[in-house]
Amino acid sequence: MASNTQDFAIMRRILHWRHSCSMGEDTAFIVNDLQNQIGFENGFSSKFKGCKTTTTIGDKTYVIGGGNDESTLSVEVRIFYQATGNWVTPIVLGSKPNACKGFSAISLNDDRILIVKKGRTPDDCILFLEVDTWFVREQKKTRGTEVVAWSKGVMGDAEKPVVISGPSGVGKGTLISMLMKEFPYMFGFSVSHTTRAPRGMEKDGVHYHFTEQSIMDKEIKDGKFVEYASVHGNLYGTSIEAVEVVTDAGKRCILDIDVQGARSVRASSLEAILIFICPPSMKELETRLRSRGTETEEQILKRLRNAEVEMEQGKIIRHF
Ligand SMILES: Nc1ncnc2c1ncn2[C@@H]1O[C@H](COP(=O)(O)OP(=O)(O)OP(=O)(O)O)[C@@H](O)[C@H]1O
Ligand SMILES: Nc1nc2c(ncn2[C@@H]2O[C@H](COP(=O)(O)O)[C@@H](O)[C@H]2O)c(=O)[nH]1
Repeated sequence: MASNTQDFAIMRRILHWRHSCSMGEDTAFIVNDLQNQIGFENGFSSKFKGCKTTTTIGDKTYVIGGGNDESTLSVEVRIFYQATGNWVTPIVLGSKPNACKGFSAISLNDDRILIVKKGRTPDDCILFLEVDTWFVREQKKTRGTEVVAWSKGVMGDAEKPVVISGPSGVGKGTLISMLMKEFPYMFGFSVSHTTRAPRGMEKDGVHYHFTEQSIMDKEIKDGKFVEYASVHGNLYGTSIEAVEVVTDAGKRCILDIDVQGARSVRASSLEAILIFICPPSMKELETRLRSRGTETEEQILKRLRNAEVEMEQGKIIRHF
């Protein structure tokens, strides 16, 4: 956690962090180690046959590849239930991987399968097939069927996204504006979707994508969001596209999201750095919220009540 007076200095320090979070480094290590020391095709727990891999997690075997062209990675995924002997073709979400000549697969944490393409370069993204992450479990519940999702991790020189979280009015938006102003070529803001009404100066597509509940519900169901949460009575969410727009521009993505959203990001394959901003005191938080003058009295009181809970959640060190 960071106090508000330290935040900007901390964010400046982030600029000098490279490969500092454990997950990306571990994954890069695994890939390098297996490729360099054990050998590409036979070092993994999966069985490799032509361009088809089989990876068993619990009582399910995930068969990846094996499309029409046996020499390239095809995006086909099938699941074999060992208990019943049945085959299922799951709904496959996320950006499909490009074809490549050869690949291997290994189970990570029993919730995703790491795909290692033959001939990858150090700056290539890591490719995962998520099979039991929070996102996939939510999708399975919503759709009532098997779901898997392709997602990208980072390794090499890729930059991890930064999540800025904290109670409403603490100054997250102010800090992010300062950061973007000082380092415009380095950071890009992930423009969230929300069902709340725009404030006076807010522009659609810049501050938020302002949308309607029914449209957003459908897009969530279609798997278009990395995370979403009901916050202070409105729905907010980060679309996969919002993050990709920033990373495709070669910038480090900054997300301004609430604590529930931060928790979802922590559980996802988005290998983000999570920062929680604390107010100097609850009284100062109230002063800032009131001084902004954008909420009604009722909304201010609701945000302050929620702030008490968020401050407690922010203390959970494994999230931030
Ligand atoms: N360090 C600070 N000291 C005093 N006032 C501040 C500070 N940082 C921000 N403020 C003021 O506090 C108010 C709330 O800031 P801001 O809108 O950035 O908060 P926020 O955390 O993004 O809120 P929300 O989550 O509701 O979007 C603004 O009026 C801003 O000018
Ligand atoms: N889980 C998410 N929370 C989000 C997202 N975008 C913004 N937020 C959070 O909502 C509250 C309120 O924001 P406001 O603009 O209405 O004051 C604040 O805590 C934001 O961090 C999102 O995409 N997902």
